[in-house]
Amino acid sequence: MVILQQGDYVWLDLKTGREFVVPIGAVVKLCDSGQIQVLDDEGNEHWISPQNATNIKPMHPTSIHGVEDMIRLGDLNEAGILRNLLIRYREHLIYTYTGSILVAVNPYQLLPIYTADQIRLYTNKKIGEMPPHIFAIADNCYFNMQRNNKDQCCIISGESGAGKTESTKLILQFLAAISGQHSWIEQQVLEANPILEAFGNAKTIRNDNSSRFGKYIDIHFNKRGAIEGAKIEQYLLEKSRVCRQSQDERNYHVFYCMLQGMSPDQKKKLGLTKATDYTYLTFGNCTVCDGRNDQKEYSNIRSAMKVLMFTDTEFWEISKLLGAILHMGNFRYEARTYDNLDACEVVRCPHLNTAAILLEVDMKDLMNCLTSRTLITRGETVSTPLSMEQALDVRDAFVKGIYGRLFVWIVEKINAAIYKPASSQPKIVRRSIGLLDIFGFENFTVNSFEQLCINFANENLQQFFVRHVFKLEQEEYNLEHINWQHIEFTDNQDALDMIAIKPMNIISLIDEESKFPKGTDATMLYKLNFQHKLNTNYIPPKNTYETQFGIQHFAGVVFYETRGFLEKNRDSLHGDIIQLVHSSKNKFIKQIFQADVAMFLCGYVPGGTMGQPGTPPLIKGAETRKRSPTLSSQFKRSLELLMRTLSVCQPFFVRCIKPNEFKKPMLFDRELCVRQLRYSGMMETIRIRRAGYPIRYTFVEFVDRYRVLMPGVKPAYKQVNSQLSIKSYK
Ligand SMILES: Nc1ncnc2c1ncn2[C@@H]1O[C@H](COP(=O)(O)OP(=O)(O)OP(=O)(O)O)[C@@H](O)[C@H]1O
Repeated sequence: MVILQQGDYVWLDLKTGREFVVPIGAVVKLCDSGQIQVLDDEGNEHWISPQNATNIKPMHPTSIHGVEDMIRLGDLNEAGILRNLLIRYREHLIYTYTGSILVAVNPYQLLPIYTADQIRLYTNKKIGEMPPHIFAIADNCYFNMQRNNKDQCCIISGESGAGKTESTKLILQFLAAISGQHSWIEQQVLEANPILEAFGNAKTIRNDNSSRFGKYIDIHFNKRGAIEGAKIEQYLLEKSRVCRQSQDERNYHVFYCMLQGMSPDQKKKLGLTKATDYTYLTFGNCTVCDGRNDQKEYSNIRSAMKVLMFTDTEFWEISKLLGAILHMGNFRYEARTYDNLDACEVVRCPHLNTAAILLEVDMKDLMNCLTSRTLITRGETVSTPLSMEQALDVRDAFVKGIYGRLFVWIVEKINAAIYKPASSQPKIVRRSIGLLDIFGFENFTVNSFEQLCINFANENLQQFFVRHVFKLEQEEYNLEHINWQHIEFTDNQDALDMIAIKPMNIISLIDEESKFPKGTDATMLYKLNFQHKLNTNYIPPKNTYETQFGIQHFAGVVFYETRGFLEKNRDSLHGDIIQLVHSSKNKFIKQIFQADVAMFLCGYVPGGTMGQPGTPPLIKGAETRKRSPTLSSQFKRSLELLMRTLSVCQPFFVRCIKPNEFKKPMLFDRELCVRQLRYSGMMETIRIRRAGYPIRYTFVEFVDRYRVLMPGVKPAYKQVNSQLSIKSYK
């Protein structure tokens, strides 16, 4: 039995059935009457009698006021970690360490902690010398890079809205400030962000400025430590958003900015009016975003593009394509029947005319390729009509194709301005710091192919984290014969093997089925089940009617709905569309579709493989022809490259935590936070960091720092070899 005394802080669980239940980690305090005071999430007091509580345990002193580094926590359990983050959060202390890993809880308010003074305070300090801060991580990246002459990377992870992009920007801001040249190239690197955000970010229900793509920014420094360039890698833009948005969400910012910011004359040239007039901009019933000024943002985008050397002509060409997309979204279709076949027509209207003008294609050709498909069977060319549903799909695929390629082109254009390939001269050294801001683990009510790719990326990052924090650490202790108790940790290697590494892995099966002309989502699921049903990380459908399978990820089980998988993976446009682009007089659209047109001309399989289930292969000998790479194979390849890059860097980890779903300051939802801590492996990290040695000095650093404590060790200026001197002292 615990004897409680006045003023003690204790842990307790409330018995259920009371009017409120205190979740794990509540703050409790014993008071005069014998009642226990409980503070809820909003800081309101409640009083309960000890009979209504269970598991009453005294709190460790470190849990009462909190610690800057969770390794020092006495109550090393979820409740302890959670309380530590909570009490710090209430004091606006959003950053906490776990060794050198930074946990950042989104404050959802501007805190005065990012000033020039703060930058100065954090410059050239060891981790732990100053309170935890994102600047401390940036500073350590920078000085490690210079001191150890080794590339660094910073992996910033977390759910949508947790604060990854803001953290990335803060690190960039710090690096730009301390590397100190304020050069043109540095400004260019900083100005890349507003452009990427305009084209790749959107308002979602989770985040008003959600990045709908992943990015890796590699910042290059010269020998003197000044920024001399950067390279941006982008991953998996969410293209479907261009055509559809959920309730209360928007399309990409750039569309709304353009309609607000363009002059009436420019808008007239593109035949554009206001956002509410466009189907593609109004699916979410929301064309404005609180706290954003689209008009002002437009001029920021304009000036950022100037800094990054986009010419006026290029800017106008981009605007024309964006305009064409909006017009295409407003096309109306009417159903028809030809020869007993479902068919449709695009209704003639100004949108059709303007879209054709902007795309610089013949209006009839545009109409035809959106309503019919050319098939080549046994050497003969036949045109078959598309049903209204199919025609809408073809139009949307074209629009997504344009936007996706436009985004890739924009990133390439930015890189052309900021990326200077490393010199081949051995004497010219270049070092880099890479910042990875990538989508966190996703588990929605319905998960599709995109979620599989995103979660696959997260499995890779988790394995990288596990390797770094657990495996390598334990190996190092073994190597140095340090006496220590092995710690069990959750290794996700098996899941990763099943998803993408071992033969017949899930990604390769999906890919194979996508290339197989008769492959359907159902045949794909059958093969997945056949291959993996006995794997403990695979959850097969319960019966033959079910169309989803599950994967036990490190962060929990996710069920994937397979309908539409293959089509999404093929990500191809049918030949008529490519032909239309080829016929266009618009050099810009031809440029962004260059690879597709080239492949088409040398005979790749057009969307034929996307035919309806059961339709025969559309091109004779299709299997011998070239194919455009599937989405998963491209993504897998870019992930492999990324992991290779990361593996040669010294890594830092920033774990961003979203404290509530309402984007509100000072609101800490314990359940939400504990879930994020759990799947980020934070508990195990703390255990291993604590059982291990969180602070490491090299021999020289150690002697430098502690020589005064050892009588007989010579002062530094007389010292030739510190290791020798310590040994001789021993
Ligand atoms: N350090 C911070 N200080 C103040 N506000 C912040 C901070 N970090 C995040 N925010 C707020 O939270 C919002 C969401 O953050 P951010 O866009 O960085 O999330 P994210 O993790 O990148 O999300 P997504 O994956 O959707 O892109 C920001 O727009 C900002 O309002």
